[in-house]
Amino acid sequence: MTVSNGSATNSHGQAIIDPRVATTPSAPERLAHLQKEIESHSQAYTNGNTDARLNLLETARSLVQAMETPQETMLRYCWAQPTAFAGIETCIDLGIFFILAQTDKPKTVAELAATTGAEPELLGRIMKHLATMGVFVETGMDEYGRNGLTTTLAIKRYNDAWPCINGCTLPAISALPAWLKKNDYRSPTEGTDCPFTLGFKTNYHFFEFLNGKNPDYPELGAQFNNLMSAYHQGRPSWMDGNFYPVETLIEGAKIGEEDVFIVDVGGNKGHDLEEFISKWPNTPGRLILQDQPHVLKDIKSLNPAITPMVHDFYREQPIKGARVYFLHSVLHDWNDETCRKILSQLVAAMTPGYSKLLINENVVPNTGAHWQATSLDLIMMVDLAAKERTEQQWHQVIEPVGLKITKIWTPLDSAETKNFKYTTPVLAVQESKLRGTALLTSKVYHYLASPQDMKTHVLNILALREKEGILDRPLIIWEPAPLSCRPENLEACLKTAALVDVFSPNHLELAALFGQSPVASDKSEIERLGEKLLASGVGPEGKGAVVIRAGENGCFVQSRTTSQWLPPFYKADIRERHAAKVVDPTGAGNAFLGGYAIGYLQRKGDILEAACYGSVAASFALEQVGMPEKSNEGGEELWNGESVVRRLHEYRARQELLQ
Ligand SMILES: C[S@@+](CC[C@H](N)C(=O)[O-])C[C@H]1O[C@@H](n2cnc3c(N)ncnc32)[C@H](O)[C@@H]1O
Repeated sequence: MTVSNGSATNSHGQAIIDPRVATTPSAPERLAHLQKEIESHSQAYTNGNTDARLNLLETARSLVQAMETPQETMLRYCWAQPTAFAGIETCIDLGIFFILAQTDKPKTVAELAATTGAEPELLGRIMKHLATMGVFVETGMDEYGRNGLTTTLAIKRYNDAWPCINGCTLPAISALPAWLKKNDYRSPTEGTDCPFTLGFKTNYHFFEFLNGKNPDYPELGAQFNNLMSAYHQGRPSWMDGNFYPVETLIEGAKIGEEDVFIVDVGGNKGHDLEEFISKWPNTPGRLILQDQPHVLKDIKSLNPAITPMVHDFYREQPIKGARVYFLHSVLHDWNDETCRKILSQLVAAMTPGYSKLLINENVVPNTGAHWQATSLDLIMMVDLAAKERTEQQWHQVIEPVGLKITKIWTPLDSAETKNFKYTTPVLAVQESKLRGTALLTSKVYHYLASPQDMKTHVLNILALREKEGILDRPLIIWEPAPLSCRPENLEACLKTAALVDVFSPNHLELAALFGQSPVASDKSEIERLGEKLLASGVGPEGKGAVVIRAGENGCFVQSRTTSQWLPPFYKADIRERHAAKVVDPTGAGNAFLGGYAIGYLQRKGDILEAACYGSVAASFALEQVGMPEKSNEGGEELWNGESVVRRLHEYRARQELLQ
């Protein structure tokens, strides 16, 4: 008999299932590999690598899946999770989270029961289960304290998710198998005939149900709006200027008082426009918020720069020729045909060559999708007969109305769209590993580290080299670990900066270090903060440089003797023409600093020349996902088939001061 994952073939060649499979771990052979990955992601996280947290979580989940037996998995899905959902909602109703969030002191079930009026035994049973699921901390017999989740569940915006999902989604999810069986396993396409209508025994569309057509549950709409807002918390925002070039919209905009800059179509209560105006306060033109009357009526306060306007997006768009029409999480609510109706109204209002349509939605990758995107896709299916879309599906829905997708911008650290993964375990940075290798004689070292770790690295590498008789000082480039860029680390950063030759935060890290909001694409503010760093002394005898990498704005290079902005190779105007060339910013910062190091050595310590090399190296890194392709033609070094030296000449020729 041969056995693989519990599927066996007997001596007659017939397939049989070995029942022992259900009570043995699912994939124990993966244990050693996953353990190593967890260790390296943990180390990277401790060193301040922000990507590492998500990688660590995913690997830890893979470890559970590998080591759990299928029987345990069955119990987790069928018993533990549904009951925890109901238990959490009950504790929300009773106000248990709110009580525990007030104090560090744990409370007994008897105390909580006395305050809430619940039967002590009943409450004790529910809390005992929730503690096993990480919702409370069990501090003794029938005694519980809080953790971060407990406290978060005291916040209305978050705890509204439970009654809301129970009130408009769970019965629809439960009805999915029956609906599909009845409909020959075809995707639902109409919001008025889908698992939602079956599960809730209603003829109303989800949105009608949500907004008043279900008189038994008047708070549902408000809870849904809170859930939407909680969903957006902590997610990367296109307005932060580090993944979408907002300034290119502003630069080309008409600035007359009546001109409209942005129309947020289906913008709900205006949270996106509020965020926009707070991050880009100098935006010219008007900001228009469009939604249904019952939604706008609920708005308690709105920035005066925003004009609310009742508008049904199936009808003619009244605002013509705005710079931007914005749709956020609107199209995923509708089937393709309805999306095209909504889009057609916008196309008719847009001024060709001037108006832009910004669509803020998930793009589900073809492989390696995240569970947040796949589960939302199924929620869209059951509640609205709609979907989360892949890139190909976005093309199919958008292009028939005469629009063209010019580019898809992807934040680097969003769970749904995240497709960056370490393909090998992350190595710990230990100078001792360089002992006896040629790398100990290197002319440059580039580190990503917190100020505390960086200090140790500098002392270690210099001591080790000295011990081996290597006495000349290497160029030491320090990129501060993003998580360590906090005001409480400013002093440590300044001290460590004195030990390195180049201190290179990006503009967001710079702002975070000084406790400012990360909106700064303001060049003068970057210069001011850079000046502060330099003034405190960078490098031995203060002779070092500060190089601030500022994404679309290029970089700001500063030392005691010089200071200058250098644009990126793909500047906004060039990028328009070369839109297809800028594909993925992953690794551009590293490529920049690698290029900087080579330029510094080849150009005898000229930091402006070094930054030119850096800008050109980064431009190649931007052109694809992954590394540029290196080749050789007649002795000339080519990257992505293009001469590196020629591009460097082209770039330098553009900088008048360096010609
Ligand atoms: C999923 S919410 C997205 C809201 C907001 N854009 C966001 O991202 O948070 C969809 C929005 O579309 C609005 N909506 C639905 N039907 C509409 C219609 N016919 N005309 C205008 N807005 C509509 C809803 O009221 C709701 O605010």
